Amino acid sequence: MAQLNFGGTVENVVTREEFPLSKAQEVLKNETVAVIGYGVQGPGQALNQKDNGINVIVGQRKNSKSWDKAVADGFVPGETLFEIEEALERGTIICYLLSDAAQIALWPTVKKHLTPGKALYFSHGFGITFNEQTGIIPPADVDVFLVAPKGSGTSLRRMFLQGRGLNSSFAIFQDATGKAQERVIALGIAVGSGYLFETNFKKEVYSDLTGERGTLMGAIQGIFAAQYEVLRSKGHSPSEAFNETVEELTQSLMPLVAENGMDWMYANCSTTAQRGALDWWKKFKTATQPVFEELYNSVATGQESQRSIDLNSQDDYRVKLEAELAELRDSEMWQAGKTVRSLRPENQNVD
Ligand SMILES: NC(=O)C1=CN([C@@H]2O[C@H](COP(=O)(O)OP(=O)(O)OC[C@H]3O[C@@H](n4cnc5c(N)ncnc54)[C@H](O)[C@@H]3O)[C@@H](O)[C@H]2O)C=CC1
Ligand SMILES: CC(=O)[C@](C)(O)C(=O)O
Ligand SMILES: [Mg+2]
Ligand SMILES: [Mg+2]
Repeated sequence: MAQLNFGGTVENVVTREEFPLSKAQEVLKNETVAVIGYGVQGPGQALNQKDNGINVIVGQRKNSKSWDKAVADGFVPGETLFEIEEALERGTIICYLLSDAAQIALWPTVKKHLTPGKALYFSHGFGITFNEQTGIIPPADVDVFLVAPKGSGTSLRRMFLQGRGLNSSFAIFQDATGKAQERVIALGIAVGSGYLFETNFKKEVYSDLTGERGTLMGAIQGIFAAQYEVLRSKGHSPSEAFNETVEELTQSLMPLVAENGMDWMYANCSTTAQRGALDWWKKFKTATQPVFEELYNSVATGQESQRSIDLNSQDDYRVKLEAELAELRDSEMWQAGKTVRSLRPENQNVD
């Protein structure tokens, strides 16, 4: 493993140079990788592995949209696509990619098929870390590890097709065969990771739940909504408020941050903007830090996982979820965004 310096701290990292695809194929050549669940991560990971020459099968409930999607994606019923139990039976490595709440209900079935020497693979530390809530306690004679792509399964697939790679973390919870390390890294490369950084199950789930509730998804929407509402209340038009809150960020400024960091983005803006941003960022930090403390605490005490299990296990959770998503979609800000997106030249049919 390469040792790399991340801002002063040296960490273990696996690169594709050090662990090329050919090595992953060699490690996995006698394995059948069974991807259980074909929602968001399932397709990304299964298709990337398929294209990477890994012996991968999919386990999914028949008569479901996801089953039809797997067929449309090229998985063949009876050959590479099976009912969940049959895939569990056939797989030597079980990639458990049902939603975290659904993993609880299916666990007794999965456990039955975890015969000695098999491996149980997750893309989240959730089920194992919060095992008092999930009941997921694997037998001692199987390997248990995770590869957690740091982004949507949709991006994992798209970036793979573009010849890029989403980075993932990896962790080993249990090494029963002595081969857990090479198995998990081979899988990480096979699913299309750009590189892999080391963590453990608990750290993966604590940071992931914090990140998605925080800056990646929850906090960002909150900050957008707050600024948009202030601009609107002061008489700015929806298009102006949306452009100054969201569009400029996603289209112009964040790509610069992604490319070369925050200071470089600042350096490419006016001195007026730089002065203001440098004056104000610490105030925003001070204002939000207590909320992030509260959030991390809610994750660490198991409140967030319990809430997610409780709400996502209800029969009508999809209906309720759709109503909450529609509330966002139908808000003035995101409706204004719809029009703004339609006006991007690349979205217009003009010569
Ligand atoms: N969505 C993403 O891009 C990411 C997900 N993860 C992790 O990957 C894992 C899978 O997540 P997603 O792909 O988002 O899952 P998902 O919510 O898309 O669901 C996956 C599959 O579970 C099936 N399913 C749901 N309930 C079921 C049940 N009771 N019995 C049988 N099948 C059932 C659905 O048909 C679907 O095909 C989770 O551990 C998640 O935390 C990690 C990184 C990103
Ligand atoms: C995409 C991702 O990594 C998330 C936000 O953590 C998730 O979908 O759970
Ligand atoms: Mg994540
Ligand atoms: Mg997550």
